[in-house]
Amino acid sequence: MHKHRQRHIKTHLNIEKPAAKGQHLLHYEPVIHDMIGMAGVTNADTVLDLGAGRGAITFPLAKKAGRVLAIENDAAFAAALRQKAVPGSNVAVIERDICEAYLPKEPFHVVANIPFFMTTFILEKLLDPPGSAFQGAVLIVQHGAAKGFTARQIRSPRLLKWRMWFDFELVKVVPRRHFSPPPQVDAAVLRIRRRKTPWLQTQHHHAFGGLAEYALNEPALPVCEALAGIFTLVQIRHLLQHIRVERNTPVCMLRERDWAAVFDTMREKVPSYRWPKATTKKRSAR
Ligand SMILES: C[S@@+](CC[C@H](N)C(=O)[O-])C[C@H]1O[C@@H](n2cnc3c(N)ncnc32)[C@H](O)[C@@H]1O
Repeated sequence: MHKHRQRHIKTHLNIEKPAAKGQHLLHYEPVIHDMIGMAGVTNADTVLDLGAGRGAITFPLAKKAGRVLAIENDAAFAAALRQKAVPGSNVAVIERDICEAYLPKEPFHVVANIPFFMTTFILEKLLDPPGSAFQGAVLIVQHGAAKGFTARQIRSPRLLKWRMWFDFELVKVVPRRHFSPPPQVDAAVLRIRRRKTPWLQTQHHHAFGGLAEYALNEPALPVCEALAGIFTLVQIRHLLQHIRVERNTPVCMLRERDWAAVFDTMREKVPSYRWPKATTKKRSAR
């Protein structure tokens, strides 16, 4: 191939190659305004923009919120943010890795187009433990991830824990063409709201984590088998009658309210030394 043509293709590929550090900048303003509207923030609220980029969300958000903390670890983007955030404005630019950023102690919200590869890490940071000051989020995540978080079947112990305290809603798909450069898959707006009435009290989150890990070890297992190591056969029969679930139903089909009943039954009928212990460690972002 001609050298010039080779060089041209290389340059072109560089422009189009998948963005480093998940840098898919959102350039479709209606989505940004929808997200801010959905978050329902007021001038009394502190809001985090995690992975603020050049501020596509940060600055429209600052018009509604009391204070915006824009967290970004790319030095060039952080410099651009600082330039736009005039002194005295309600935007604080924090040039730091999200992994190392401290979350506010006072109630806060999140509105962000997060780096996709950090989605689980970020959710864990925000939602676990459930008693933190986090109030709710409107996030752009991969469409596939949003479908998983909102699925009828709950196959992951981590997701089950989150859903006992927070509601997840896939609000709408965001086509990849709305980003620059476009990601390889479509994205979606995911809304997370703290439940007014959680299915469990916050103090039980660790003990519930043990139950979730144990019972969802094989998500397709019939519920009577998945719970067999914790309860007696008679206890399981009563429990399933109470929650009106057939014994052969896959355990991943239990709903949040069923899990609350399973946990309450465990607390009432099973001595605590026999409760399954949680093993999950906090995951690292990479
Ligand atoms: C999907 S882009 C969103 C940018 C901007 N919010 C927008 O919508 O245009 C994700 C941003 O997260 C930043 N980022 C990636 N990893 C990060 C990390 N570990 N800590 C802080 N920011 C990070 C990237 O530099 C990028 O600006």
